[in-house]
Amino acid sequence: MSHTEPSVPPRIPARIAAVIPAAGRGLRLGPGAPKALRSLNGTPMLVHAVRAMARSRAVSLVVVVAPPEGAAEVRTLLDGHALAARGTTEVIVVPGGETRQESVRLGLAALPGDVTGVLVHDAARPLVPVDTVDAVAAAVRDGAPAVVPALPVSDTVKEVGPSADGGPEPVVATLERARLRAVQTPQGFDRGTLLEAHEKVALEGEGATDDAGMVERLGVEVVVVPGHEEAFKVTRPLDLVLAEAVLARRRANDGF
Ligand SMILES: Nc1ccn([C@@H]2O[C@H](COP(=O)(O)OP(=O)(O)OP(=O)(O)O)[C@@H](O)[C@H]2O)c(=O)n1
Ligand SMILES: C[C@](O)(CO)[C@H](O)COP(=O)(O)O
Repeated sequence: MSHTEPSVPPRIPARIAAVIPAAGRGLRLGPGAPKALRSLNGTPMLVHAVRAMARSRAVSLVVVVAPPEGAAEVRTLLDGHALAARGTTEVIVVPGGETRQESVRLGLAALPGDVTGVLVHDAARPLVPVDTVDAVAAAVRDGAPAVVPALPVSDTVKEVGPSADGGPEPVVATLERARLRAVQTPQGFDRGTLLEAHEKVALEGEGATDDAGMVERLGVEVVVVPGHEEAFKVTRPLDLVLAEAVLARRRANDGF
């Protein structure tokens, strides 16, 4: 009788793509071009963000979600810059939507069938270090359905209620700071989990402020890896000053 080995299913390597929502207007930054297209030390913020993803060996595809009327302009802009030192990262550009949630959904729709893991990364966090990207990707590869990089908060955070008659808002509660985390991007997901969240979770108004929050609503566990202070979000004018200072420090220390 011939002996046959027990069949072991072939291990399918995870293919991880990054989706970069970059379709916001940047209203809190003040008047000017859409935020992702504004310069940091002469290079558009979006280019910094794409490079930050492409620097990770785990990421082989980047989907950029451009302002709805600006996809062709963004394609031209990206074609004019060196994006990946290794030259192996494919970059796709698609038009975005009215809210961040809608833009991410449109980015997910552009993913090819063989992608198994997704990192969602704000164009507005252009300086995230590669170690943070790698840590999130590694947790996804190790089987976590949802991963967020996060930092402890330094301020005391209070919940407030509505003001009576337009007066000052009353404090309702002081949250226990030791248990709070400020969450950054890239947030990493098993593709099926993130798609399910975007199919099932509908939020009114501005939509979900992050993708992990939508996955939480499915009842799926989200785990935390250490974030990084340089992964801060460029939101207000002072953040531009800080971002340029970080770039100047990197150039002095590392030459890039
Ligand atoms: N309709 C939208 C709104 C936001 N974003 C993206 O989501 C990320 C985080 O959003 P935020 O920092 O709030 O950017 P803006 O919406 O541009 O800023 P603001 O709220 O100040 O207008 C950004 O990379 C932004 O481009 C998006 O792709 N589509
Ligand atoms: C996704 C995010 O960066 C996590 O902190 C954040 O929630 C985005 O918020 P925004 O108001 O769209 O900038």
